[in-house]
Amino acid sequence: MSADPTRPVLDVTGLDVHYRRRHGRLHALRAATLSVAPGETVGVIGETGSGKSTLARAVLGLVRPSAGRVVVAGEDVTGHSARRWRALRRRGVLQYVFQDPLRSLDPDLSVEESLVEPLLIAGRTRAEAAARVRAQLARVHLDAALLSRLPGELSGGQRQRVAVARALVTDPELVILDEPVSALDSANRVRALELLKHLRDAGTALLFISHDLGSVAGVADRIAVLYQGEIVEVGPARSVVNAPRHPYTRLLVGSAPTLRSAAADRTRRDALRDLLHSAAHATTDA
Ligand SMILES: Nc1ncnc2c1ncn2[C@@H]1O[C@H](COP(=O)(O)OP(=O)(O)OP(=O)(O)O)[C@@H](O)[C@H]1O
Repeated sequence: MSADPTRPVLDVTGLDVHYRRRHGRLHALRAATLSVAPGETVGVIGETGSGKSTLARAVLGLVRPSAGRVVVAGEDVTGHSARRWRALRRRGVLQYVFQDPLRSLDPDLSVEESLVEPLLIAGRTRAEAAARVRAQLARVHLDAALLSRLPGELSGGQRQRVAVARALVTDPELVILDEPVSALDSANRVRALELLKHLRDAGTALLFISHDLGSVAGVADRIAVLYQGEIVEVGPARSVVNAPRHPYTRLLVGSAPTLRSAAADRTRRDALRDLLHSAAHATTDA
């Protein structure tokens, strides 16, 4: 697939998401603006409840934004019907991997069937699809002996690889990964991160969502920081880690001691927390 190198593969502008709740509405995403260039890896970090999954779901058309625009590979997908989304997915432009690979894999399909399916949906013949799957295995370091297994017969790390392989088999321009490493033990996490680097090097644009700055910092070209539904900082990964501007980013960096040798001490962290607390009170919706 030949992407226009000057056009963002994902362009999100002023995206707002509200959830209806029993008592009022929750403003879960506030005027989020973010773009991903072809081949670029953008990390989105934020603590639990900050709106990371909401952003991914809004981009994928799984929740309807109340304002803003999402453009995928030049196509304005905001407000697309389920039918138009299916057509977009069929073109294989974007794929996604969710937190729990068991949820993104059909438990009744073998690994091979899971990998072949997106290709059949994209219009390949069964023979073409089977050949393509075999060729793709090495790319994600999967052993061909696993092809006949069901997801329940794989380890967590192997399942994660299958989920990633499935997302990649159609050569998408963009892959959205929501906490792809959170369920893994540390050895498998390292392998999964290597895999992401490998993908990035192969030219796939990635939107990599995680609560773990450490995981994101090693893979992302740029990092966006979500705090209470708002993107409070976006910048090159190196600047965000070495010279964080927003107090929340400073708190995150200070809480990830492996990132910097001089981690913020407890007093500084407490001071940042106080600052954030007062900022949050100043911006809370009426
Ligand atoms: N379907 C929903 N209905 C109502 N509120 C929701 C819904 N989904 C999420 N929320 C709320 O919206 C806010 C953002 O949730 P979201 O799942 O996007 O956060 P997150 O950053 O992905 O968190 P985590 O890291 O825990 O997955 C949270 O306060 C959450 O409780």
